[in-house]
Amino acid sequence: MKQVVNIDELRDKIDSIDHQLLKLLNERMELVKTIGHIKKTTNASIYRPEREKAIIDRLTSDSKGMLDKGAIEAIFLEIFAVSRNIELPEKVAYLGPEGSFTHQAAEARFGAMGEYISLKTIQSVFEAVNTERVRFGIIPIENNQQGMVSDTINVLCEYDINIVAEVPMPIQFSFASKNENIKTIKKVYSKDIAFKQCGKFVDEYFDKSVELIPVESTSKASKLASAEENSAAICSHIAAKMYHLPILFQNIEDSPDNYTRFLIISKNFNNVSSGNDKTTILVKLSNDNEPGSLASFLQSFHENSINLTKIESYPAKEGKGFKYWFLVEFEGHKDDEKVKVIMQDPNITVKWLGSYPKFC
Ligand SMILES: O=C(O)C(=O)C[C@]1(C(=O)O)C=C[C@@H](O)C=C1
Repeated sequence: MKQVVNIDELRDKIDSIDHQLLKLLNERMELVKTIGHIKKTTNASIYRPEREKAIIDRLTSDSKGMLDKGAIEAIFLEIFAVSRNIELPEKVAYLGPEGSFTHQAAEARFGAMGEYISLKTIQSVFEAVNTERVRFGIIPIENNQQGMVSDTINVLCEYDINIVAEVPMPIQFSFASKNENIKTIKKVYSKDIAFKQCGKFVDEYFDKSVELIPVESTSKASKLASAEENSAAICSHIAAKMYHLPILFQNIEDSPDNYTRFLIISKNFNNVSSGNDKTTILVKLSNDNEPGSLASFLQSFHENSINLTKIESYPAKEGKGFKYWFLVEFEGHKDDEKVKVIMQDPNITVKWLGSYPKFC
C-alpha cells in the first residue's frame, strides 16, 4: 500500500537533521579554533586555499547524494569563511562600490560574515594590502569576453604583493526598474562595459529615443534608477536588491559564458602546493634585442611539459624606448622542480606573484 507522506513528518525529520548538523558544525568549529590558536603561536597563515580546495575535491568525489560540486562548494566555502572568522577575523578590501561584481566575488570566497571595505580604485585596493591595512584584497583581472583589466595589470608590477587565489565568477546582468512597462523607460543607466556585454538585449528592446547613460559602476546605475521615474538600470542582482529595484529581466548578457576572473591578493603570502596549481610571474627578457629571445623562453615551457595558460605584454615604462614586461601564467607550483627550471632561466628577470590552487 502506498504510504501517504505528510509534510509535518518530513519537517520533523528535517529539524532533527538540522540539529545534528549544528552539533557537528559546533564540534568542527572547536577544532578550527584550536588550529587558530596553533597558527597564532607559529604566525602561520589562517587562509589556506589549497586545504579548502582539497576538502571540496574530496567531498565531491565522495558525495553519494544529489549535491554536485557547485552545491558542495557553495556550502563549504561559507563554512570555511565562518571558520576563518573564528580563527581570526581578517579585513578584505574590494573594488567597490557595494554591490559590485567584485563585492559579489569577495562574498563568494570570504562569506557573509567577512569584514569588507569598499574602495574606489584598483590601485587603492593594492595600496590597502601593501600597507597591511587589510589582510586581503580582491580585484578583477580579466573577463573571458572582453579581455584583461588593464588597471590591474598596470599596478601588479608596482607593488610587492602576492596572489593568494583566483575566483572565477559568472557575470550575469539584470534589467531593473520601478516601471513595470518597459515602453515607458526613457533612460537606462549602467557601466560602459555592461552596455557592451548586453548589446543584443539593448538593441532588441530600445530604439534611439532611449538614452543609454554610462556611469562609474552598475551599483551607481541602480541607485540612480531607483531615484528617477522612467529610468532603469543594467546591474547585478545584488545591486538591484540593495536599492529595492524590481528586476524585470534576468541574465540579459549576450553570452551565457560570460565569466570574470578575480584575484585575491595579500602581502607576503606563500601557498603550499595543492597538486593542481597555477603560477603567475612577471618576466623581463634581458636579451630582448636578440632575435628568438622570446621564442627560446617559451620553448622551455614545451621542453619541461608545462602548460602555459597566458602571456600578455605591457609597457615597462623605462625611458623613451619601447620595452616590455610579460605577465606569464602557467600550470604548476613554484616549488615544482620543472617550474624552478623556468624561473632560474639566466636570460630573464622574474618577479614571482603567486602560486595558487587552480579554480579556472
Ligand atoms: O586546516 C586549517 O588550516 C584550518 O584553519 C581549517 C580550515 C577549515 O575550516 O577546514 C579553515 C581555514 C583554512 O583556510 C583551511 C581550513
